[in-house]
Order: sequence, then C-alpha cells, then structure tokens
Amino acid sequence: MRYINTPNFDHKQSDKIGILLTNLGTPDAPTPKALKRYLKQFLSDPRVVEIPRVLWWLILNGIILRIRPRRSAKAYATVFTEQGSPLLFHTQAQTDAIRTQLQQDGVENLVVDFAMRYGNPSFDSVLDNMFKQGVRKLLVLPLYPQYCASTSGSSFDELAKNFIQRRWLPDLRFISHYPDYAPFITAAADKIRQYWQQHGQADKLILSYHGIPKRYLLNGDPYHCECYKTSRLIAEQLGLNKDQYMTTFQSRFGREEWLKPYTDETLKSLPAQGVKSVQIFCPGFAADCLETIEEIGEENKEYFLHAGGERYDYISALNAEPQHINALCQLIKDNLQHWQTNNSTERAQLASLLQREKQETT
Ligand SMILES: C=CC1=C(C)c2cc3[nH]c(cc4nc(cc5[nH]c(cc1n2)c(C)c5CCC(=O)O)C(CCC(=O)O)=C4C)c(C)c3C=C
Ligand SMILES: [Fe+2]
Ligand SMILES: [Fe+2]
Repeated sequence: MRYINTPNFDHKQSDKIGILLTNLGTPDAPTPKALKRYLKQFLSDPRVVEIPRVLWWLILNGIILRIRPRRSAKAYATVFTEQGSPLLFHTQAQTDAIRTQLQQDGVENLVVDFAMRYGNPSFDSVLDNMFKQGVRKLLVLPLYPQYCASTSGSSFDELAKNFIQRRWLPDLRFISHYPDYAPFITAAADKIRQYWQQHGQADKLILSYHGIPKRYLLNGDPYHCECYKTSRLIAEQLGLNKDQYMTTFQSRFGREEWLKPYTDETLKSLPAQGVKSVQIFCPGFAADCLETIEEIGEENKEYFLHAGGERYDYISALNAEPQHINALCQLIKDNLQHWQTNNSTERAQLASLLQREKQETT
C-alpha cells in the first residue's frame, strides 16, 4: 500500500482541530546508550549540521558518537529528576495547561498534544493518534520563539515527512516564529520584573540564546536578528538602556565560529569590566532543559564567580507559568480564528442534517 489510508470515512463525523505543540526532544534516560540513540538522530539531521553528508557521517560515527554520549550522560544525570527530563515534563505540563485553558475559553472540538522532533513522543506517533481522533485541521506550534532552520525548519521537515505518506491531508497552519508577539514579550518582561521585586536588580541583565554557526546567519537564517529583536522588546518593556542589558549566545558545538558574543566568554570577562552581579534569562527556551539548568545555572555561574563576579542569578524559563500559558493560548486563538468560525458553521450544518434525517425516518 502506497499511502496511509484513513479508515471508516464517516460523512457525519464533525472535523476536529488539532493543536500540536513541538519541541526539540531529549534522551529517554541519562545513560550513554540512550544518549547515543538521541544524539545520532539529532546530529544526523542536515538542518542541524550543514556539512557534506559523507564527511559528516565519518566525523559523527567515527569520533562524536564514541565520545559525547558518555560526557553528555553525566551532564544529563544532574538535571533528570523523578519526573524524568525537564524538557519533557515541562512540555507535558504546558500541553495540559493549554488544553485546559482553551477548553475553559470555550474553544470546542479540540485535540491538544505535543511531539518531540528527536526522541519521544515522535511526530509520527502523535500525528497518527490525532488523525485517528478525526483531526482535519492542524495547527502546529513549535515552541521556539525565534525562527531558525535548525529548529523550526527541521520541525516542518518532520511534519512534511509524515504528510507525504498520507492519503488525506488536513488543513495546515504552521506558526514558524513569534519573536515579537506582545503577550510573549510581556510574559518574559514580567517574569524578570517579578524576580527583581523579590531579589533586587543586578548590575546587568544577560539575555542568552542558544547559538548556531555564524555561517547559517551569513547564508540568510533570520535567527540572529530575531533574537536581537526579542531582546530589544523585553529591554524596552523593562525600561533598560543599552548598558544595562546584553544579548549573548550559548551552547557552542564544534570548532567552527558560532554567533557572538559567546555567553561563557562574556561572563568570564565582565567582572574585569566592573560588572560584579548579573542576572541571566534565556528568552529562546520555552522550557527549562539541560542547556539552561546545567549550562547556564551551573557551568557559567562557575566561570563568572571564578573570574571575580560576586553574584550570579539564573532566572528560570517561562515553563508552564500562567502568563506564558496565557500568551501561548492567545497566539493559538489568534491563529484559529477562521477555523473556529468555519468549524461552528460546519457543526450547525451537521446538526441540521442529522435533525432532517431523524424527521424523515419518523
Ligand atoms: C550543531 C549542533 C547544534 C545546533 C545547530 C543546535 C541548535 C539549537 N539547539 C536548540 C535547543 C536545544 N539544544 C539542546 C541540546 C543540544 N544541542 C546540541 C547541538 C546543537 N544545537 C546538542 C549536541 C545538544 C545535546 C546536549 C549535549 O550533548 O550537549 C537542548 C536541550 C535538550 C534537553 O534534552 O534538555 C535544547 C532545548 C536551539 C533553540 C537551537 C537553535 C536555535
Ligand atoms: Fe542545541
Ligand atoms: Fe550545552
């Protein structure tokens, strides 16, 4: 059979709207074996590592997958909890909260779920389940505020890979980015302001984003510009001038030049410039994960204090906090407007069809 068919086509079934939240994904366990499986899938994605395939296959299988799984497993062991990987449980909590809020807001006929680009739950398993429940309109929201081909672009690839196997495709809306979406910016600024109210304000606010190779920017990826835009808008809401905040890029991988300034080098150099206290927030991470908890919360703290810094605070990600959930629900509802009107018209037509059939048989 060439295509996945849709069994039991039913004229009287009303269409459902699917909301699919996606994130990067995480290993199933903090073990070298699970890390090898996860890193192999992640780093084999040509959207992530843009190097000629044969050369990269040799480097990945010959060097990286022999060394990195063990090293990364140790780092992951420090962030895994009884609930599992933070990225997974925060994404699950976000999904549950969004489902509840959309239902409370009266959005009907919804199926809300999440999938991970690498690891589990996979796009294929979640999409299969959604289509089996009658989803005919699909809204996909990758939880990356700033567009990057390596993340948002790759999520689209995975979606398309599933779609090319299917006979009946749904209506599709893909939110490729939301770097300047006002409710998101306000949620981030309020989170920082609340932190200041409880703990006071540091000399500098560092807004740190996951890095990418500089080459991707030079080849036209808008990610760098979108990160600066998010930072500028957050700083404006907080009333910060240019000396009071900074945008930096973290999580460098490999030897190539990545987006600068690097978060770690910045933190090592700030104390000598008279900046003795910093607060760090990561506006590109919708959920806390290895890269925020361990790299920003622990590793970079060491660098800063070791270089003469006196106070270092990591302000956690927005996770499933109410203001973040409100912002994401607002974004979803803005994008659902046409479908919702359509959907209620369809349901009204269906109800009158069923009513007519009932009258004819009695
Ligand atoms: C070439 C390598 C990488 C690119 C490009 C890259 C881009 C990128 N990544 C995120 C978000 C996350 N990355 C995470 C982990 C992670 N990232 C890379 C490499 C690249 N990322 C690796 C090898 C790893 C695994 C950890 C390790 O071994 O160091 C995570 C955390 C996942 C978790 O399980 O907690 C996130 C989130 C973005 C947003 C991005 C480009 C914009
Ligand atoms: Fe990454
Ligand atoms: Fe890292």
